[in-house]
Amino acid sequence: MTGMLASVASLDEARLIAGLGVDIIDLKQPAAGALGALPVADVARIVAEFGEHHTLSATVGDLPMAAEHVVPAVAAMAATGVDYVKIGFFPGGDWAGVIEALRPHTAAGGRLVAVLFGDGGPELAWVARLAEAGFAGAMLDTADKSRGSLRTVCEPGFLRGFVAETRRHGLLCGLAGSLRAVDIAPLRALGPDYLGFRGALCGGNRVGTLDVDATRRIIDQVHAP
Ligand SMILES: O=C[C@H](O)COP(=O)(O)O
Repeated sequence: MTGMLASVASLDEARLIAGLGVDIIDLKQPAAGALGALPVADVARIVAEFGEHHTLSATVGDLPMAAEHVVPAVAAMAATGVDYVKIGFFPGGDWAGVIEALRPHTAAGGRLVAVLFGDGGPELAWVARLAEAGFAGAMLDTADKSRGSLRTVCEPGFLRGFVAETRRHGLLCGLAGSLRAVDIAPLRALGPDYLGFRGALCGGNRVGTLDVDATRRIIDQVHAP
């Protein structure tokens, strides 16, 4: 069954949706970018309140793709006890160096999810490299939120290929990127582990306030038989 990931920007928002049946509560600051990070202290507070009974992920921010930026941010976020740390692989920079520098972290049991950006035209060959380096999952998202949903910026064949490639390498597979209700059925049909949402939970404005009824409607559609 496909699960639902919901991004929240605060402890208050986590409290609002904690009882609704979201599969992954994702901690991020949308106002700070596609994968804007919450302060580590805020994440630690949310983990303390919800970590025992909920699966939590947290982003490390829209960082330059260089080991000296990414590795300390991952270490700090992982130290909060969050289940998954999400790392944006933005176009350009040293992807191979970042992956290599994170190897000790995955070898020590750290669960990392690489977020690739569909609107950046990532090569699917990276999925195998991530799996080989011990990443737990890979996700497709969009960096430019003004360009429409993941289904607008990616060909169906590319999305199918991404899901197949993550499956082939045993990675957790997530799809996100300005997804709306209309995207749920076609993307569910591809068989990802989860679909991720922020904007659709806030009346279309991802930096706005999370709406509980909108969140309920999306959960029901993602989980529909
Ligand atoms: O990880 C999922 C994202 O938070 C999705 O955000 P978005 O729906 O605003 O693109």
